[in-house]
Amino acid sequence: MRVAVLGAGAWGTALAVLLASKGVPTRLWARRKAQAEALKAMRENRDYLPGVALPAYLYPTHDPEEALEGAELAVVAVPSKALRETLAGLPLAPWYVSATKGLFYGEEGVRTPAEVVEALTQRPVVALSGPNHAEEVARFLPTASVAAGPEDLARRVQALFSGPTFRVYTSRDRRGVELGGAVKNVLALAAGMVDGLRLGDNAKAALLTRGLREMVRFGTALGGEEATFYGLAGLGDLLATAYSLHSRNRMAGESLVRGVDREALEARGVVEGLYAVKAMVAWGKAQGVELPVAEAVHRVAHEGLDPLAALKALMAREPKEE
Ligand SMILES: NC(=O)C1=CN([C@@H]2O[C@H](COP(=O)(O)OP(=O)(O)OC[C@H]3O[C@@H](n4cnc5c(N)ncnc54)[C@H](O)[C@@H]3O)[C@@H](O)[C@H]2O)C=CC1
Ligand SMILES: O=C(CO)COP(=O)(O)O
Repeated sequence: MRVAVLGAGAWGTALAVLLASKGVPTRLWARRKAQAEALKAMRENRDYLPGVALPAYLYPTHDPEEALEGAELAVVAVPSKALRETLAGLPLAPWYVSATKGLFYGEEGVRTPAEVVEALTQRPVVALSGPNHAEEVARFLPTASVAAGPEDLARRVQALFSGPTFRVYTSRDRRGVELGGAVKNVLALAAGMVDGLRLGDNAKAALLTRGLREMVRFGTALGGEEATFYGLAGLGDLLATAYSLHSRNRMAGESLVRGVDREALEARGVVEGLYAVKAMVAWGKAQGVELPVAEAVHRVAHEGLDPLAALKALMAREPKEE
């Protein structure tokens, strides 16, 4: 059985390393030819995942036909903003695993990455999400993740990715799993702002706890199951990201309050929360649902509001019962 991994950033590379280290022949598709050649020559992804050796079963390629030839499934690990464009340019696989964490909002309402992959390919899709920093997964530090989707395929994903350091649970709540993964990025931006302003541990815990409630409110309104948000793909990933030294979202929040300009925020890698927060806030406005933490992040990240003013506004909200 052969697997194609689409996207040679940090996460695509880490997942390809995980599979190839288990002896699964894995083709890692890179968008840029020069990147595929560098991976082949150095057997390392120096730009996105430095210090991790690529196992022998991992074959990098820039050629779409070669990447997907004979693949039983394709793992999609490109940034959400590149999802449509990437899939439009590639041959189809029999089925897909979506490892992208993001959120879309348009005429059809809120859409998750797996839903977009499904609509574009008309093939079955399993979402894989959890507290999984690429830097740690690729170094075989232990973690767990959730494979959510059609039961038979979710079990296939469980068997395919599980190993001594990567424990995979299955779930039928794909929407909930993906909404958790998208919202935690928005909350990690907020956590980074609290870190950058040096507001302390109490402030961060209070913000994240209220943020988790917001994740549950938003996610259940969109059809996710409440228990999913208290699981690995919700709370689990929120903890991993909001307290992490690796997280690009948390670091972007910290950089924003230090005045780093918007362009430079994604220098270390994609910051999905900057896009997901737009979808969340647009949905909240259209539905008349209050999402105070997401709205505050949106004001700071996209409307130029001073972070302390955003915090004051959060603290001055009408008193209420927990
Ligand atoms: N890095 C991590 O630890 C994890 C990341 N994810 C998710 O995986 C997705 C990808 O993230 P990373 O691999 O970390 O990103 P990254 O920033 O490390 O790499 C992005 C990759 O996408 C490519 N890319 C950028 N713009 C593109 C475009 N317009 N068209 C095609 N390709 C483009 C880049 O060349 C690069 O290979 C995101 O949705 C992220 O939230 C999920 C779990 C863990
Ligand atoms: O999703 C992730 C860990 O589970 C990666 O988080 P960042 O994108 O913030 O680095």
